[in-house]
Amino acid sequence: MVILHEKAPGLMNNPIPVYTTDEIRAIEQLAFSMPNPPGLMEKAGLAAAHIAKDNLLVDGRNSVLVMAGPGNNGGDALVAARYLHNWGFQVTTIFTGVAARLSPDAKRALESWLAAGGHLHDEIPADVQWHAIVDGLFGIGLNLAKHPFDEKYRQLIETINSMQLPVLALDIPSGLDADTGTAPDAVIKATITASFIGLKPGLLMHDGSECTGKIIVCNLDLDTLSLITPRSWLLDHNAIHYCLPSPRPANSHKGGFGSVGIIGGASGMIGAARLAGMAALKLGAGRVYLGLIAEAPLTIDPTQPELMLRPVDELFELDHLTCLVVGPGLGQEITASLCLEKALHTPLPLVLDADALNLIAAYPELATALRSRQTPTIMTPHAAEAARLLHTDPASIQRDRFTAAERLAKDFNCALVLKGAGSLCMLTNGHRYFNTSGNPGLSSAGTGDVLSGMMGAFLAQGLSSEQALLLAVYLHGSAADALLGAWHGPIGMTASEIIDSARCLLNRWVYGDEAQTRYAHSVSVY
Ligand SMILES: NC(=O)C1=CN([C@@H]2O[C@H](COP(=O)(O)OP(=O)(O)OC[C@H]3O[C@@H](n4cnc5c(N)ncnc54)[C@H](O)[C@@H]3O)[C@@H](O)[C@H]2O)[C@@H](O)CC1
Ligand SMILES: [K+]
Repeated sequence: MVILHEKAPGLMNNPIPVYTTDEIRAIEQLAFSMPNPPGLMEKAGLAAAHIAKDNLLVDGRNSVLVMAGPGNNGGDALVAARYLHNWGFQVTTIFTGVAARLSPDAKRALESWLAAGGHLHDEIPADVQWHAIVDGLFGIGLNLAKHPFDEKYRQLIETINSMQLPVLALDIPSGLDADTGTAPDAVIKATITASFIGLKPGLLMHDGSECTGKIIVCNLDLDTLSLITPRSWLLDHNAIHYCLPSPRPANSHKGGFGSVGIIGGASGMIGAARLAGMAALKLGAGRVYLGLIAEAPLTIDPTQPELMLRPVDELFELDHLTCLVVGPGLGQEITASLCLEKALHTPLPLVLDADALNLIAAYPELATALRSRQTPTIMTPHAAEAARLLHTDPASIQRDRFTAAERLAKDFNCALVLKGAGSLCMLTNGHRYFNTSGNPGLSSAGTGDVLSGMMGAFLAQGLSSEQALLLAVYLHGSAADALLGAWHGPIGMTASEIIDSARCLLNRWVYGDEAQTRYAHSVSVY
């Protein structure tokens, strides 16, 4: 969950930016070169002290353990310690750095702490109890690739976690990589993370989703949007406003909402194509055709007769399709790759999922056809599919999801979602969106087919490929969250339920409370 600090100007109702470590450093340099440079460390420490006081040190809880590390994250912690001490809290401060090696700001913070009557400990005292912990060990300067944690830090972090106290992490939970969200070694499990200046990618994906707790953005009174142009954004309700389809005109017909063609459903995998088809139908496509690869396929779907079932060759003869979704249950037989090749050569917008991605990874000529497409394509790989496309292994993709998504978009000339905890959407203009919705209920068979069908529905209704991608990803996760909220998951959540939940949410988002009244005929005789 992400919460804005109350001082964030101009961000409410607008997409919230996310900054890489390099971008945060650039903002910091620009701030320092201002005529009256703001005291960022002082502001960060004060904001953190307020957050601790208002959220963790309540109802008579008055003692806090502050962990101050060797860099500026430690400096923030020392400032927070001073404010909390001055406000009357009992503060025990552990400092793991070397005073002589601190930056000027952090040195000032340390001297001010000592001048305020504070003490520094080398280790956590054994016989003292606290109500809360402030984690200022490491922030965005942590470099685990170069220096793995030594035993001292590993043990400190494990001790803090084992104390089972509420933890406020400063900037980022110590042990987490700010850019990749990986935590290869010990990592603080925070209750709240106060993210300074802006959100970092690592808080929103991979291991980050497990260890940040509630995130509070403290912008330190900087109007970051005026300093640099962000390329990354949070995919939340603010971001999808401009993606929603318009309310339907009263005088409408099915031709106005497009026709989706779904190519897949090889023998034994017809269910995948059906799920994609039902998602396309129930998220608003005017017509949905399933082009089934299976020999002697069904001619009608008795439980969803609105779906129009065709042998796959006949699908390509239809002249009124608005878009194609290729992949759900496609398989990797020769017919599948011939159909994919045909689809890649059509001028229709495409969604490529599952085996369509595996075939592209396996056959260079398909990859070449994809790269040279002139109309938009969306890909929906998970880590294993992304690894095949980039000829690497899934662990490497997970280690740096950001770079993997960027490479896929560039290499294949596509917009895409790299699925997983904190799905990452990459647009062809280089902008990235970090999804905030979804839960482990989505880790079940068929949910990917539903996602690609939803994208087809939105393309058919005239959304751009970027809008269709972002809306589908956020809505898909939100639908799962709504099911979880009603105890229909995460255990046992099914893909079909996600479709119905998504339909309900989409109508609420588009119409608010006025869907029923909007189309009611109101006639009276005077
Ligand atoms: N950039 C900014 O604009 C601001 C930064 N601030 C704080 O400063 C932090 C960044 O400060 P720093 O760049 O000093 O970085 P950190 O304080 O995150 O860490 C750097 C220190 O950790 C050590 N270190 C790195 N990897 C290690 C490892 N694996 N094992 C042991 N030691 C390791 C380094 O030698 C260095 O001493 C931010 O996260 C934030 O908390 C705030 O004061 C507000 C403003
Ligand atoms: K920290």
